[in-house]
Amino acid sequence: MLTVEGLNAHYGKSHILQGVSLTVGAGELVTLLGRNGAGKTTTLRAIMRLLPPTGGRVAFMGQDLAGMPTHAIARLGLAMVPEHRGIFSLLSVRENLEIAVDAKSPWQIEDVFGLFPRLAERRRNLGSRLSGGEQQMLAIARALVSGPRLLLLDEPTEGLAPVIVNELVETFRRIRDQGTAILLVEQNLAVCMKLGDRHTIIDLGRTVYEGSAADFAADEAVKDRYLTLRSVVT
Ligand SMILES: Nc1ncnc2c1ncn2[C@@H]1O[C@H](COP(=O)(O)OP(=O)(O)OP(=O)(O)O)[C@@H](O)[C@H]1O
Repeated sequence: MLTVEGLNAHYGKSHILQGVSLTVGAGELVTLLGRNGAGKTTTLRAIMRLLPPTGGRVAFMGQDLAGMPTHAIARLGLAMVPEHRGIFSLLSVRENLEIAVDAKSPWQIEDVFGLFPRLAERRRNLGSRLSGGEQQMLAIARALVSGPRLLLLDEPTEGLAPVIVNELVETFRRIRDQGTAILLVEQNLAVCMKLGDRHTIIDLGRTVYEGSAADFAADEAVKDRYLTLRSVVT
């Protein structure tokens, strides 16, 4: 459903993405891995055209996204949950969902309350009164009620307690199993390995690995090469 080929993107004169390629099939959960600064967030921003690409091709549901504004891409069924969650702090949990819900979405407000019981309990709380984990859940819930076919998640477990991370892992599995595909940017390798149907690694703005869950699990060399900390020589 999503095909990215040879994606290039710049911040000013800095050539950040220099050939990112990846695919996500219907109902798949694909991870996007790489060291800090490899270009993972930039890849998501370029797919959504929040940062218009300077080369390559992005197609979604067979449609080339070149030249399309971000809101039109969202209407095709792509929803991004950014790292800095962007929920409305002066609205309640329920109000945050009400302004995002699409009547045609398979995920309505009561459905996401079923998915995230913590949010159901706090439905009248203001966004500003939620913990980090609850804010992340609300951001994901808000994306779901907009009715996406594919969710782009940017480091959703970063900084969260292990018990919350485990809850999110279960939730991502349920979202995928109910038919919404996920492209997951994630630094937590254990989370990736529990969830990914396939894995993609980028390094210095280029795709350097794509493989199935089984191939990736067996390949220690690729994990050492691209995912461990690079030593800095001074
Ligand atoms: N707004 C910006 N202006 C200029 N350079 C930027 C901007 N945002 C990111 N960069 C640079 O682009 C490169 C890729 O950043 P990006 O955030 O995509 O990496 P990442 O793989 O998501 O890493 P992290 O895990 O640290 O978020 C980095 O060198 C970063 O410094």
